[in-house]
Amino acid sequence: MQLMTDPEAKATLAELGTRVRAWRARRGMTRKQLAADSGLSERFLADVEGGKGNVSINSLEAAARALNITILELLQDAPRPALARVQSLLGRLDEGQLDQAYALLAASFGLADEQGREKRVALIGLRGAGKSTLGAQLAAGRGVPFVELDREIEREAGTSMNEILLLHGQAGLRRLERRALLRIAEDNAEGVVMTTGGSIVSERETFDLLQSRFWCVWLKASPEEHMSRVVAQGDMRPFDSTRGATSEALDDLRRILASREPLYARADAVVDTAARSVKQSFKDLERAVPAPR
Ligand SMILES: Nc1ncnc2c1ncn2[C@@H]1O[C@H](COP(=O)(O)OP(=O)(O)OP(=O)(O)O)[C@@H](O)[C@H]1O
Ligand SMILES: O=C(O)C1=C[C@@H](O)[C@@H](O)[C@H](O)C1
Ligand SMILES: [Mg+2]
Repeated sequence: MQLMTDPEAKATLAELGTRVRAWRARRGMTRKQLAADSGLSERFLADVEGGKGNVSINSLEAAARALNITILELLQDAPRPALARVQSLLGRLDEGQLDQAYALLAASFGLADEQGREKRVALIGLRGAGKSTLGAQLAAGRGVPFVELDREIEREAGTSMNEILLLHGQAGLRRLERRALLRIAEDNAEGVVMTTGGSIVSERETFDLLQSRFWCVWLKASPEEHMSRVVAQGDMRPFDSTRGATSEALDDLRRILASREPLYARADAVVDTAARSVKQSFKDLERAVPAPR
């Protein structure tokens, strides 16, 4: 087979490149980080993402492993057809029916919410959403502890987030993250407000665990606001830029936001902070969470 002249083969490589790029965006990893974690070169990854790399199974496996997914997840169109069928059915229900369906499914399959979940609030969203700012205020208002998950992970690991990524990669970070969030839920039966790292939603197992123990609120803003708030804090992670708010950095932010939006949208409530003051958003957040009892 003449791989690179066959239009179908080209389309396949382009599709594969798009998937690698989307997974990298979902994880919030730069190409440099993926290269370091997978042992592949940045240049090779750029070719793969551009649909130009005639990638071997072994390299694909290395990339998948560094993204903490299986090679099949990277390749399959609809990894869980049965799930897609249920989702399409649920998609035809209105909001009220969806609440009913949720309760029915949870009761039928013994998946009822962990007791006390509504006392534990987790704030999710991209950098600059206001998780720390509004989270601290909410915790003070409810008289419960305020916890930043990333800081707890660092404390438990005895080192910084950068070091954790360097030493253990994304997969290691996610393991530490699951352990820390279980511990925080256990330690705070009477209530807590917790912030999370922007990429927590990118691994299904972790996000499921988070949602089983915490009432999740997605704090969102416009891409431009996320960018200006992040720039004001002088730290561009995880956006691809060393030079501040370039148009490339904004494109990268948009891509990360777009790839995560359907995941963030699984939260129990959404608070849009776009064009709102901190004071207004705090009121919106208080209204969005279950009243403390
Ligand atoms: N309506 C708003 N709600 C929340 N924060 C706002 C709002 N408008 C402006 N801001 C500003 O945006 C910044 C949000 O930063 P903050 O550190 O709270 O975000 P974060 O979600 O914790 O980000 P990170 O993921 O980097 O920890 C603050 O400087 C805050 O004053
Ligand atoms: O959105 C992200 O991918 C990240 C956000 C930060 O909170 C950090 O957790 C890290 O830089 C990754
Ligand atoms: Mg924060």
